Amino acid sequence: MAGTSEPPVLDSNPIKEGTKEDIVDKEKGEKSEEDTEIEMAPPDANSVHRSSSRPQLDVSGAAIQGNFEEKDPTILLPNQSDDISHLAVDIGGSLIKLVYFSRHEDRLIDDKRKRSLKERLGVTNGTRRSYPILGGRLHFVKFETSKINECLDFISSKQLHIGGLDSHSWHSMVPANDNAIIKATGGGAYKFADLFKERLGVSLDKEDEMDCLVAGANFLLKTIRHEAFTHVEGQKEFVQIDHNDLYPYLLVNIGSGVGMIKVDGEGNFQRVSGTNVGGGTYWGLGRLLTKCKSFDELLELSQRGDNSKIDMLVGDIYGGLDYSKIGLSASTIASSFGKAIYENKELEDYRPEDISLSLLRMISYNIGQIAYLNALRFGIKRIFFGGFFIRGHAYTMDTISFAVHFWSKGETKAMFLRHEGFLGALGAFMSNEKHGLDDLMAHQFVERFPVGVPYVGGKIHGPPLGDLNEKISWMEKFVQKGTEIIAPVPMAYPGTTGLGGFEVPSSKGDTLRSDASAALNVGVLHLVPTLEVFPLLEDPKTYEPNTIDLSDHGELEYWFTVLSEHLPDLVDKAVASEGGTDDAKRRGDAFARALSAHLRRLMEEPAAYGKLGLANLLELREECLREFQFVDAYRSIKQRENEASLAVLPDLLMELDSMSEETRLLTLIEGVLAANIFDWGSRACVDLYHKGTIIEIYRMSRKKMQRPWRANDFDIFKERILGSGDKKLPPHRRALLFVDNSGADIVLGMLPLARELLRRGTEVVLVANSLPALNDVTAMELPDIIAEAAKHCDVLRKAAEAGGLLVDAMINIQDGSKKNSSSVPLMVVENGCGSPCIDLQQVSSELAAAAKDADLMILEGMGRALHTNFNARFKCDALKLAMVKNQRVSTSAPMLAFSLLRWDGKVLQSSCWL
Ligand SMILES: CC(C)(COP(=O)(O)O)[C@@H](O)C(=O)NCCC(=O)O
Ligand SMILES: [Mn+2]
Repeated sequence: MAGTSEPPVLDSNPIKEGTKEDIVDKEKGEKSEEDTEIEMAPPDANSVHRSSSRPQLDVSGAAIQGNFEEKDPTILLPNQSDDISHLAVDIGGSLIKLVYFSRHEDRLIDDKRKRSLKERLGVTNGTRRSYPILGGRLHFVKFETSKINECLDFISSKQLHIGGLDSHSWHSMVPANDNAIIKATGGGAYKFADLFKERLGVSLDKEDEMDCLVAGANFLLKTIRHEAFTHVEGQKEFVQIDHNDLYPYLLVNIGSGVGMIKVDGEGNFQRVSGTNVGGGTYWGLGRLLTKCKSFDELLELSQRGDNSKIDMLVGDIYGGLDYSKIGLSASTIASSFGKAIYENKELEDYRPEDISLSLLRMISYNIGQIAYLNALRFGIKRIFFGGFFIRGHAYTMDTISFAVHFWSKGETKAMFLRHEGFLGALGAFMSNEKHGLDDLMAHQFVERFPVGVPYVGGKIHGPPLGDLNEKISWMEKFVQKGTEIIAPVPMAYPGTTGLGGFEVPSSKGDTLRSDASAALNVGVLHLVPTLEVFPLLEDPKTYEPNTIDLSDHGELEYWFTVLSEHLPDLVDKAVASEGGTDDAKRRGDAFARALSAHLRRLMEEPAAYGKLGLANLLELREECLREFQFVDAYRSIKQRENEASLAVLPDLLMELDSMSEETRLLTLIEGVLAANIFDWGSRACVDLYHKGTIIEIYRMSRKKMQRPWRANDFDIFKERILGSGDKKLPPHRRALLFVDNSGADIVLGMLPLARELLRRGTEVVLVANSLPALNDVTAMELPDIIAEAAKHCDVLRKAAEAGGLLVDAMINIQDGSKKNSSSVPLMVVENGCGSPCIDLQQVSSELAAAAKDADLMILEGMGRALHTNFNARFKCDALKLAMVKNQRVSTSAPMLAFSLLRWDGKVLQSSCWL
C-alpha cells in the first residue's frame, strides 16, 4: 500500500441505526443461508451448480483430480458437499458484515457423453488455473453490531471459525481448531477481539480498513458486471467498466467522516484527502436539530422537506432572479441555512423535514465538491462513492451526483457501487490469499436473485434462511402475519382471464424497497469458474444479450403480468411433476409466493439486482422452481411429446428424402419454425394445445409456414449451403445448433436439419440446456432422444456413433458393425444455462471448446434467438430461427412481426405470426 502520513479521517460509523424487529426465526437460524452469496462450482462439475442443499461432510472417495505433480492439486470429494469455511468480518459501529466461503462440492457426473466429448473436443480445464478449492459460495451476511452475540452464535452454529485460515486444513480438509484465526477489519476488530477469543476461541487477524476497502472495490469493479451505476433524478444507469482501464479512480468513502482515496492499482492507493464533514455530521447535527431517533428517520424526513425554507438561495439575494452572468439559477443554494440569519425564527419554527433536507444538501454538496476538486487535482475521470451514509439512498445519491455534475460542468459523473456495503468485509476476505479467489474474471460470476430469502423485511436481518423447510415455513408464517411483516405479498392467484390478478404496489412504503434498509441486500453472486465467454462473439465488450429493455416501465409491467398469469398453471405442473404430494403442494405454494414477491420487488425497483432484462425474469422463474426443489416441472409433458414426435419421425424423413435438394432445404427451415410452436412458455401456444393433438398442431403449423414469405432472402442461405450453378462452397466444418424445446421441436424440427448438415459433411454439435427450463430439452436428455431417432435413420445413427453418443444406447445396431465410422460426428454439449434464454457471455467450457472449430451457428427459439441474441453478431455464419409466439413481441417491433430466419444478423426470411 502506498500510504499517507496524514492520519485518516475516521470513516468508521459509530452511528447507531434504528432497529427493527428481526424477521428471522432465530431458533431455526443455525442452518440458514443468506440472500447474498457467491457460488463456486467445481472446475469440472457436470452442471451449473445452483443447489443450496447442504448435506454433511463426506470425504469418502476423495481423490486428487488431474496432475498429481501439481502444487496444490484439486481434490475431489465426490460425496462431499458440506462447508469448510473461510471467514472474514468487518465490524463497524452499526453493522457487522460477514463474508464467508463455504466449500460446496458438486457430485462429479462424468457420464459417457462427457467423456467421449472431452476426447473429441479436447475439453480440458483450458486456461483455467487449478483451483485449490473445488466449489462453494461466498456468503454475505450482516448483523447489527449491538447484537454481536447473535453474530457469534451464527458463526458458532455454522462452525465458521473452525475452518480457520490454516492452509493445512484448507487443503487437507482437516479442521484446524488450534490457533484459528479470522480476518477482521473495522474498529470492532479491536473492540471485540477479546469477545471473539472468549466465545469462539479464535483470534482476529486485523486488516487495515482502507486496504480492505480498496481491495473490495477493486475486486467488485473488475469482476461484477453491473456493479457501478450513476444515479440521476431517480434513474439508475449501469456503467460498463473496462477492466483494463479501471485505474486511476477516486474512492470516496462517506462514513462518519469522509475519506478520499486515489486508487492506482491492486494494492496501490493513497488517501489523498478527506473531510470531517460527513455522515456523522449529518446525523449528529440532524439529531440535535430535529430530535430524530434514527439515521433512517432523519433521511426519511428529508424526502418530504423543502430546503428553500431555510437555505438562502441565489434568488433570495437577487430578488427572485437568476445570477445569470456567472450561471447561477435563482434556486441555487447561496448559503446553507442562510435564511435563518434574518428570519428571526426559532428552531421550533422550522419543520424538521426542511432542516433535514438542508443538512443533507449541505453535506452532500460539500462532499461532491471536494471529491470533484480532488479528481481534478489528479486528473481522475471516475469517482466512486460509498459508505454507510449512502446505503442506496436514492435522494442522497441524486444530491451527490448533482453536485459533481454541477461543479464539473457535466464532465465528471458520480458513480456508486451496488455491493459497497460489503467492501470492507470482502477486502478482508481477499486479504487471505489461500482461497485463490483473487484472479477470477467477470464471466465467472453469475448474478442471481436472492431466491433463498425473498423477504428481507427488517433493516438488518440475522441468519437468513437456507433449509428448504425453513423457507417454506417462512412463507407460511408470512401469510399468517400478513402486513405485520414488511414484505407484503398477499398471494392471490391471478385470474385466468384478462389482465387481472396483480396489483401494482400503490404505496412505496409497504413493499420491499431498496432504500436504506434494503441497501445491503444485493443479488446473489454465483461464482462459477467453469464459465467462459462464448468465443464466437464478434465483440464481447459490446455484446448485450437482452433484446427487450425492461427499464421501460410499460414493458416491465407487461412481462410482470405475463409471468403472474402463467403462475397458477406452472404451480400445477410443478406439483404434479413431484407426484402431487402434500409436500409438493406446500412447496408449490411457497414457490408461488416467493416468485410473486420477487416480481413485485422488481416492479418496484427493476435495477435492484443489476440491469434487468427479460432473460433475467425468465430465469428467475426457473431459479425459484429449483429453490423449492422442483427439478423438472415439465418432465412428463416432455416425455409425452418426445414419444409422439418420434413415432412420426420416420414418415417425415421419408417425405424429406423424396424432395429435391432445394425444396428439402426450404422444408427443413419451415419445419424448424413450425415445430417451434411447441412452447409451454407461450400462452398463445398453450391455448392452442387444447384444440388438437400434437401431430395435428404440428401439421397445422407447417401449413401456415408455407404461406408466402414476406421477405424472401432464403436464397442467400441456400446459396451458401447448396451453391449456385457451378459455384459450390465446401460445407461448413462444424455447426452449433442451439436447440430449444422437447418433442416436435427437437425431433421433427432440429434433428432433421442436423441430419441434412451431417449428410453434407458438416459436424453437428447440438447445444442444449444444462438444467431444465420450461419444456426445453436438456443435454442429459438428448442422447436418448437421438438414440431413438437413430433407430430410424442411418445418417443419424452413424453420426451419433461417431460422436460417441451411442456408446451404450439401447439400439440394435442394424449392420452390426461398430467399426470406425466414415461419418462426421453428431455431438451434444451443455450450454451452462438453466433458462429459456442464453447469455453468451457465460457459457459452459464444453460449449466454448466446441465453438472453437465451428463456422456455423443456428440459434433456435424465441428465448435464444429473439429475447436474447437477436442483435448479437458472430464471427461465423449465424442463423437465428424462431416462431414469434407472442403477439406483443410481434406487434411492438414491426421487424419482429414474423417468424424469423436471420442470416448473419440480417433478417432473411419471415412468415406470418400464427
Ligand atoms: C418463454 C419463451 C421465451 C419460450 O420460447 P421458446 O424459446 O421456447 O421459443 C416464450 O414462450 C415467451 O416469450 N413467452 C412469453 C409469454 C407468452 O407469450 O405467453
Ligand atoms: Mn423453449
